[in-house]
Amino acid sequence: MAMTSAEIGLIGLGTMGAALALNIAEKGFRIAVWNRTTDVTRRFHAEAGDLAANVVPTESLKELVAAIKPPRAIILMVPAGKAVDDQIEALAPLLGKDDLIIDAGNANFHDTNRRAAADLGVRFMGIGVSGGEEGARHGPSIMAGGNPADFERVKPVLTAIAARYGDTPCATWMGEAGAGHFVKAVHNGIEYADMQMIAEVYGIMRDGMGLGAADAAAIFQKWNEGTLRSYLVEISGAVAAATDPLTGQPMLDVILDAAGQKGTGRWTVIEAQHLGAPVPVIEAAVMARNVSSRVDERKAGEALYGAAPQKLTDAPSADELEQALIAGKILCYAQGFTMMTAASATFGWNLPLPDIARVWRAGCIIRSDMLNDMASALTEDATRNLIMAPDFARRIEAALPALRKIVALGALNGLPVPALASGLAWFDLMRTARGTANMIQAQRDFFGAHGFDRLDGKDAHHGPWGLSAS
Ligand SMILES: NC(=O)C1=CN([C@@H]2O[C@H](COP(=O)(O)OP(=O)(O)OC[C@H]3O[C@@H](n4cnc5c(N)ncnc54)[C@H](OP(=O)(O)O)[C@@H]3O)[C@@H](O)[C@H]2O)C=CC1
Ligand SMILES: O=C(CO)[C@H](O)[C@H](O)COP(=O)(O)O
Repeated sequence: MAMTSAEIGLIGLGTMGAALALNIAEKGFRIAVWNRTTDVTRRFHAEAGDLAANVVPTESLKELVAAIKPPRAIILMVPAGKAVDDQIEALAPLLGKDDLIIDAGNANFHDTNRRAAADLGVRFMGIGVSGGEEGARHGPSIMAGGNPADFERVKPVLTAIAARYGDTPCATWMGEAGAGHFVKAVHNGIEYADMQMIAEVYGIMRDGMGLGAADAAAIFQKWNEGTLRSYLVEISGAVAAATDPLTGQPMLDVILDAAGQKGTGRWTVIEAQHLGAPVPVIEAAVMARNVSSRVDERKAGEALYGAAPQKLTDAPSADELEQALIAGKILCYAQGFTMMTAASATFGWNLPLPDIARVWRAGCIIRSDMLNDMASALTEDATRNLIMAPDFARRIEAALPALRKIVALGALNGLPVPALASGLAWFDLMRTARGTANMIQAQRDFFGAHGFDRLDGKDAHHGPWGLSAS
C-alpha cells in the first residue's frame, strides 16, 4: 500500500485528468492518482518519465485515500453528471469531514449547487478548468467556486498549475457553490459563439468568394496578428492550412460538416433564458450546431430548394470580414458578461467580471488579446454593458458597416450567418430607444386584458377594443 505522502489526489486519468496530474507533478506536488480502469493507471505511471517520482499510482479508492496527507484534497476529472455523483458516493465514506472533493469537470452548476448544499460528510467544491489537453498539461484557466476557505487551501496548487498572463496566474475564486462552474458554462457558450462566427466567415470565404482552404488559412493567420489575435483564430488558421495525409486534400475539405457537443453551450442558453438575459449570439451558435448534425435533412433541403450558396458578385474584402468578426465578438462577449451580472443578482453571487475577463486572458480556449481590453473596460465600470464602454463603442461603430454588409450579403445570397446576424439584430434592438413592444403590449391587452403602460403616464391602462373587436 502507498505511504501517506501525497499532497493531493486525482481520480480520472482520461484526456484532462492525465494532463492535469502531470502538470501538478511537474510543479513539485506529490500526487496520488486512481482510475476506474487500473491498466490506465499503470500505463500512466509507466509513461510519466521523470515525473513518475512525484506520482503515486493506486489501485483502489482506499489505497488512494491512504496515500494522501490529511486533510486531503482530491480532484475528480470524470464525465459530468452521474459519474461525479457515483464517485462522490464511493469516495466520501472513506474520507474525513475536513477532506475536500474538488469536481474539476464540466459540471452543470445546478448539480454543483446541489452537491455543495448536500450533507456529503466531506467538504466539496466545483471548479471550471479550460484549455483542453494542452492547457491542462501546461497551464489551464481555472474558475473556482465553493467555500473561499477551501479555495485558499488549494490555491497554492491551483495557482502553480494555472496559465499565466504576464506574472498573473489565471486561477480565480468566482463565488460560492456553483459559481465557478457557472462561469465555465458561460465561457463555453462564448466558445461556441466564437467558433460559430469563425465558421460563418469561413463559409463566406469558401462558398461566397470561392477561396480554397489555403487562402482561408492565410487570412486567418494574418488576422491573428491584429485585433483578432486569439487561440481560436490561430487554430482556425492551422486547421485550414493542414493537409489530409490519406488523400493529400486540405483537411477541412474531408471533414464532415456535423459538429458534436457535450451540452455546456446548451446549458448556457437555457440558463440565459431563465435569467431573462438573452445571449442570442450563443443561442444561434447552439442552434447552428444542432442543425449541423441533421445532415440528412439538410441534404433533403438542398435537393428540394437547390443549393443556395452562390459565388458573390460583390464579394466583401478580407478586411470587411475581419471587421464583421470583431463586431460580432464584442457583441457576444457583451451578452455573456451581462448574463453573469444577471446571475449575480439572481443567485446572490458577486461574480467578479473584471477578474473573469482577466482569468480568460490565458490558458483557456477563448483566450484573446481583446480580453485584456475588456478587463480594463470592466475595471472602469463593471455595471455598464460592454457596448456602452467608450473604447468598445468606438470599435463597434468602426466595424458596424462591415457587419451590416456581411449579414446583408448572407441574407441576400443564402449564405447562412446566424450568429453574426443575431448579434446585429440584438445590437439594433439595444440602440433603439423607441422600440416596437408598444404593439406587443396592445396585442396582449387586446386578447388577454393584460393592460399596458403609457408614455404619457395617464391612468388608462386598457385599450378601446372591447369584446366586439375580437
Ligand atoms: N476534453 C476537454 O477538452 C475538456 C474536458 N473537460 C471536462 O473534464 C471531464 C473529463 O473529460 P475528459 O478528460 O475529456 O474525458 P475522458 O473521456 O478522456 O476521460 C474520462 C475519465 O473519467 C473516467 N470515468 C468515466 N466514467 C466514469 C465513471 N462512471 N466512474 C469513474 N470514472 C469514470 C474514465 O475512466 P476509464 O479509463 O475507466 O474509462 C477516464 O479516466 C469532463 O467533465 C469534461 O467535460 C473540461 C475541459 C476541457
Ligand atoms: O470545456 C471544453 C473546452 O472549454 C471541452 O472541450 C468541451 O468538451 C467543449 O464543449 P463541446 O464538447 O460541447 O464542444
